[in-house]
Amino acid sequence: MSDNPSTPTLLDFIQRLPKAELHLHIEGTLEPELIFQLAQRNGIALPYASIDALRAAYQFEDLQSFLDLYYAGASVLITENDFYDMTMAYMRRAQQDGIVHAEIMFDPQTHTQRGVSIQTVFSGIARALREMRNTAGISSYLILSFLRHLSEEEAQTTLTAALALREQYADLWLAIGLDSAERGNPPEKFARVYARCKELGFRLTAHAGEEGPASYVRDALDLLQVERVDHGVRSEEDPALMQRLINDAIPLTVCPLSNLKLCVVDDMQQHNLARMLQQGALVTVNSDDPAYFGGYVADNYLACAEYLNLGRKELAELARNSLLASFLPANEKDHHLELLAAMLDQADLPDDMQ
Ligand code: HPA
Ligand SMILES: [Zn+2]
Repeated sequence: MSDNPSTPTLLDFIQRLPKAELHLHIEGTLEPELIFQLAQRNGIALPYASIDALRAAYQFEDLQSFLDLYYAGASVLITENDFYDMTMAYMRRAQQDGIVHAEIMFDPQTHTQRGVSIQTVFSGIARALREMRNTAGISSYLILSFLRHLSEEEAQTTLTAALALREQYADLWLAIGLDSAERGNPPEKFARVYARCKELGFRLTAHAGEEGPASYVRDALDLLQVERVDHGVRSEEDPALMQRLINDAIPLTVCPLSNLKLCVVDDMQQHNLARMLQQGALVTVNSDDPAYFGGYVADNYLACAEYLNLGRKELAELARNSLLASFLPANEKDHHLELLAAMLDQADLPDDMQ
């Protein structure tokens, strides 16, 4: 990418677009350097000789081959400070990319299963998010995500434990998600958990249609009552479903570099993001697990520009979609949308903005 002389300018334009990141697993932001640092701090032996050796292992053939390394990487997180350091590193990086608001998924079960308390997890992540809100003006929400390869009962137990902390983290924790191995773990497995969460007033999202079929997207909408779908790229396989997503303006939080790394698409040119955008779907661009997939949010926008021929107009539309698809209240959305419009007014717009 650095061979292209226009890249710095386009990257600068992308980074200056006020935008939200809506699909980001905080455990997926642990860079190999930080994994090694935390392992050393906590006296944990890693099965890799060096940072480079760990990074070299990031060659995935599907979602499960990634998840195995992702859970192993997360095992270095022990103390409140570890969760704080990880979250601060991500937020500083997001600031560089022009993120004005982040909706961040975290997987408590990944940690409670190892004996780390749910309070430690919440506390470290929240301390960093509040600090960045106060010092950098970047807002954020937390999406507590259940691991779908575990049982419904384990999700219910996790929810009950988290609810004891709800008041303490009411400024951040307002949504529920569902992640991990999709195939064989359909939405219906968590219908009762989601019904309970809806009753409790949480905003709802779930991964669907990443590796799983389009029917999982439909079931996430009908059985889980989600407002937003994480990934959802396989929705196109069912034209009636696609039309419903467009008509009802249901956001898809798409992660192009993730899809490439996990072989959901064979190459970037074949990604359906641009096609869905042109059809009128409310698609957004996000980084998923940036430390593992080779790029943060601006890298994902840049890949779309480069391989899907998106111009500045479309990139701005994606940024606008990210604000519209966020769980922010209307007045805060409007504020960011006005700043986006002002930035576009001032930008030295090339022909493709006409
Ligand atoms: O891309 C993903 N899909 C499912 N589960 C995940 N957990 C972290 N990243 C992912
Ligand atoms: Zn994800």
